[in-house]
Amino acid sequence: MNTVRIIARVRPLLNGEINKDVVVHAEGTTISMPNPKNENENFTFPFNAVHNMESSQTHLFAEVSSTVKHLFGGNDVTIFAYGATGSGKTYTMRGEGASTERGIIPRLLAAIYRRGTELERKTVGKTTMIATMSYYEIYNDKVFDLFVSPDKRTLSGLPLRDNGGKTVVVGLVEKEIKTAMEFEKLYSKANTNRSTSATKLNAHSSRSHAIVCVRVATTNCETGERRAGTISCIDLAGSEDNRRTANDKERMTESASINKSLFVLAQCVEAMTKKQNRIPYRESKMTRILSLGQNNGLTVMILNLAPTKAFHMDTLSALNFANRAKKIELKPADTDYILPDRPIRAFGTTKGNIQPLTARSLGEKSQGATRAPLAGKSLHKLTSSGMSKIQYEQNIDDLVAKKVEEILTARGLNEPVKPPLSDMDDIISKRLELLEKRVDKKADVKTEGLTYAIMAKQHVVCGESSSALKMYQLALEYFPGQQKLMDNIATLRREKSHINAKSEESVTKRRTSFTRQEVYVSEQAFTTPMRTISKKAFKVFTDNENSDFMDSFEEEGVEWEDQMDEDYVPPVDITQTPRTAQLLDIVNSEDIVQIMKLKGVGKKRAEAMARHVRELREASDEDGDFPAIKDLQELGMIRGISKTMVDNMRGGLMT
Ligand SMILES: Nc1ncnc2c1ncn2[C@@H]1O[C@H](COP(=O)(O)OP(=O)(O)OP(=O)(O)O)[C@@H](O)[C@H]1O
Repeated sequence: MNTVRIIARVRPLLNGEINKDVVVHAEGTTISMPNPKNENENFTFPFNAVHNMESSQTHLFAEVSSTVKHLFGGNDVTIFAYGATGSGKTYTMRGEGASTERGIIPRLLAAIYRRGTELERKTVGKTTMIATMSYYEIYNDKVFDLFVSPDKRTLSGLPLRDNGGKTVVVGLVEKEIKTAMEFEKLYSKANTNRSTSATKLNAHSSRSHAIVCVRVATTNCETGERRAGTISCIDLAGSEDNRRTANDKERMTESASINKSLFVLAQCVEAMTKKQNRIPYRESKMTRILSLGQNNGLTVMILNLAPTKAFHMDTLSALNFANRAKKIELKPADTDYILPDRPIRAFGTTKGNIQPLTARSLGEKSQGATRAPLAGKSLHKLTSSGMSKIQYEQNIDDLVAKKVEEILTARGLNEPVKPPLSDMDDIISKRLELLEKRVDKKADVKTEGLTYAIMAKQHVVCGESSSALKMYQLALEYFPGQQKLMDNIATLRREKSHINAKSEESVTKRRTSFTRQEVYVSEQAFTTPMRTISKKAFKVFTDNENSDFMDSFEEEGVEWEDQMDEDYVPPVDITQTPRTAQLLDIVNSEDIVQIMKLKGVGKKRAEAMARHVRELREASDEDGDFPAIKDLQELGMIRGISKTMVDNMRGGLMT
């Protein structure tokens, strides 16, 4: 039976941390730590391997290097780093500057190229290898391509799709990489696009889950044998207690999203270990992508641990999570792959007073520890700027508790544990599950098709006609023979040949001639789950002449959320460049700090603009985040903002 292989790693002390505060100890293949509430009681957690503070990047890599063989056998590998913020996940996966400090990901890539070259040499050039790479992050539950710089991203992120049981991200850039050196360059450039910020616990905290996927395909031109496997390396964002991180509003939202996805992950692990029929994968993008226990292949989890008292509760929570995760049974993987049973070298330290936990007490502690951040008790008395400590704590507790409640309510997980099912109940429940899946699948298919159509329109709005064409073609697969889709494809094809004759730039200009509202609505339509798209939004976005386009979707069985507002008139067209759109987005954000970053804008002017936007929103009955200021002219009409200032603000932005 395959299980998730878990390797625990304790990071060394950092500047400002002292030996006396160390509470996490590594010995042989176990981690031990005192109970935070009763220091005389010690918890121990056995794992497949344990690396103590002295363990180098080279030694850690030796634990996972053999996965490359598995990959070349045409199998999938998932390696993910889990742990509290500041526990060393990014250091472990990516590493730092010097070559001795390179992490698992660059080392794996070097090993892949070595093996590829070796294979070529051994087969006298008859076997060739092609490696392609994609790299993306999940930030606030949205997927962004890290090969695309933040200013060129689609705000709504990329959609996910189920493909033969695997979750794939639609529209990701995939780059072929010919050498390990080429990989390093691409990888470090893409890393600059990752969302990181300083929090109190980590100066360079990763605020997103980052996923590197490398697909390795080998072909033997003599025998015709082909093999392809994908290795996914995931640096999860760290779980954190906002009361300790003293996060600001933006960090708190990120954090709630990180905590939510990690909470869902914990729920998935719990459901899997209890062998429940329903695993809540779909509750977050990260869990859908990670699909723990669903992939055929190997899964290795690196459990990163910070050694000191300051992380005590987070560490216990991570240990309990890992302790559950190791019980997950995976689908069978390639049998010729054997992982080392022991760590490559013992890095343990000795610490007395170790009492093994009973299964029962561990279960109880696990639950308590996993939910500790939600319990609402402050462990560390920190205040945040602008809010009283109590308010601050209450806010984040409410936010997280609300999210958790939503998940629990949605999935009915907060119901009391049911008694074991009888055989008959079991059959009925399986049939219900099957039925539900079928219904879901049907809805999903339409949803997916419609997503492509909407993405296509969005690409049109952004002037990306080739991508638009591709998306319309994908949509057509879901709605074969759909006249409107076919017309759009024909138009774009004609345009494409036109582009070849004229310059790309002129076409881009022409295609960006859409209203801000259209751009906004297309974003909204795209981010909203398809079954709840408002008819009005869709109508605006597809423009008035296209109502037949909408009707045709209705014929396909798509249901609209609300009644269409026939009187709705979209605002007049304006030509908007990306720079103008960026400026308006900043002003419409009402975020004074961001507005003050605009050229020539001081605090007073920033406040005036934010106030104006707020007042406009209050006066209208539109959604809260509807773009209040729709063009430069409107911006120039705000009191105290001259036309020259508008030009300056706009001119100071990077395109
Ligand atoms: N094994 C190690 N050896 C030396 N330094 C380490 C090690 N692990 C972590 N560090 C250092 O600890 C700090 C925090 O590590 P890192 O940024 O990797 O944490 P993280 O878990 O990725 O945090 P977050 O979730 O906030 O992104 C960094 O300064 C890093 O250099």
